[in-house]
Amino acid sequence: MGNDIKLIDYLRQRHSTPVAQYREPGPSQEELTEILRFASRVPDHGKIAPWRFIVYRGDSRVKLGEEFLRLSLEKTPDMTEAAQQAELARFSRAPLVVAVVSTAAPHAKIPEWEQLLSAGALCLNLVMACEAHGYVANWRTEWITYDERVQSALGIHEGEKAAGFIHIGSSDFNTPDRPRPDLADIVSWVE
Ligand SMILES: Cc1cc2nc3c(=O)[nH]c(=O)nc-3n(C[C@H](O)[C@H](O)[C@H](O)COP(=O)(O)O)c2cc1C
Repeated sequence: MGNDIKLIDYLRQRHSTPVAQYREPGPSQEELTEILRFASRVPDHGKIAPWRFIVYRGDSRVKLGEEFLRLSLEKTPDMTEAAQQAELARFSRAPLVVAVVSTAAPHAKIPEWEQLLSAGALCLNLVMACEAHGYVANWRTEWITYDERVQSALGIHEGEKAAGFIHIGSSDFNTPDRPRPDLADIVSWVE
């Protein structure tokens, strides 16, 4: 697959497609390798690559859904059927999920703030690399980013944090745009 849209046209209307609209296929192994390689070409002060990827595909997404449900039921035993189904489907509603994991740590020269910013840039670059290959992608964090109990099942080590779980798939959905900030509210012109 591919997308021949010119960069300037893409940027003019760039928007995400919500995960609820995703279907198969996701990228092939070859495409995903290229997507991850392109995505990792991201600004990174000090060239320390303070991030890594975890790819969740196949049955691992279903098994993680079972773990999300188990942990959710621990906290909220009276979950509705719909809420339980949402936990089971959390990682299998898209063909593929890729975690961008920040490995930011104290460094002699590079502030941790800048390492975190680089992980955020990596998330958006990954979204755009997917779209350049003709797929859709959505940057999500959700409760699983902030609950200590689920980190080890996700493969996230102590001291690391998910900057995003990028959901990837195909879609024909025509996503309506959301309101965008008025430039007058966000730009200060300094002469
Ligand atoms: C760090 C971060 C985390 C997000 N987590 C969620 C989330 O958990 N659930 C959600 O519905 N949207 C989440 N979003 C928003 C989605 O990415 C949303 O689809 C997107 O911002 C839509 O804007 P766009 O069309 O400009 O891409 C998150 C965005 C960011 C930057």
